[in-house]
Amino acid sequence: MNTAVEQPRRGPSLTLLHSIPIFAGVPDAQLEQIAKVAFHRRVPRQTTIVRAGDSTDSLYVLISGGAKVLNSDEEGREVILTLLGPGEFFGEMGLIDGSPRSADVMATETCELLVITKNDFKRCLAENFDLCLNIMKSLVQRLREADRNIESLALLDVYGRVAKLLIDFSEEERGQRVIRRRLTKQDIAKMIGASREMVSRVMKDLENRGYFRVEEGRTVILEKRLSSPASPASQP
Ligand SMILES: Nc1ncnc2c1ncn2[C@@H]1O[C@@H]2COP(=O)(O)O[C@H]2[C@H]1O
Repeated sequence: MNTAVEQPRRGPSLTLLHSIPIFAGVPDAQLEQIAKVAFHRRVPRQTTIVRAGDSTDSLYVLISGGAKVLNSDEEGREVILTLLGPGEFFGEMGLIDGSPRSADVMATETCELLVITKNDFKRCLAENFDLCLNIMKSLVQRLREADRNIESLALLDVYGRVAKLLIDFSEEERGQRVIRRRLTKQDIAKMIGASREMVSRVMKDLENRGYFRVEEGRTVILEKRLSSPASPASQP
C-alpha cells in the first residue's frame, strides 16, 4: 500500500475555491480566510488518505482524481460505501462529532487535495453560515444515497442492483447517458454486495441483451431499457 505523499503546498486561489460546491455562496472575505489556512497535497494512487479508527485531524476536498470510501472486516472483505470525484469532500464526520474516522478513504487515482486542519475548519464553520449549510446539504444527500442503497440491497436482485448502479453513475452527454469514470467489476461487486464473478456474468448478459454497450472504453446506457432489466430467472 502506498503511503508516500508530496510535501504540502500552501494557498489555493479564490478562483479554485469558487469552483468547489461546499464553498458556493461563501463571501470572498471568508474565502480569503479559508485560502490562508488551506493547503494543497498531492497523493499517489492507492494511498490510504484516511484510515478507519484513526483520530481525526483534517477535512479534505478533492480537487482532482478519485477516491473510494470503504470499510473492511478482519478477513479483508471490503464494502465500498461510495466513490468520490473532483469537488467532493471527506473527513467531516470525525470533525463534527469527535469520533474516530468511520471508514478508509483510498485514492483510486493520483489525487490533488485541499486540506483544512480541524481547528481551522471549526473556526471557518463558526464564522460562516453558508459553509455550514453546504455541509448539511451534502450530508443530507449522502443520507438519501445511503437510504437508496439500503432499499436496493433489500428489494432488488443482482440484476436490478447492477442496473441501478450503472444508471446512478451515468451522466448526461449529448442526449445519451454515459459512464465516464473508471468503474471496475470488482468495485461494482464491492458496492452492491455480490461476487465479482456474479457481476461479470450479469454485465455480460445485460450487454448481450442490449441494455448498454461499451464504446471506446466508455459505457453507453440504453437508458429506458436498463431501468428495469429482468433477470433470466424471471423471464417468461
Ligand atoms: N456513506 C458515505 N458516503 C460518503 N462519504 C462517506 C460515507 N461514509 C463515510 N464517508 C466519508 O468517509 C470519511 C471517513 O472519515 P470521517 O468519518 O471523518 O468522515 C467520513 C466521510 O467523509
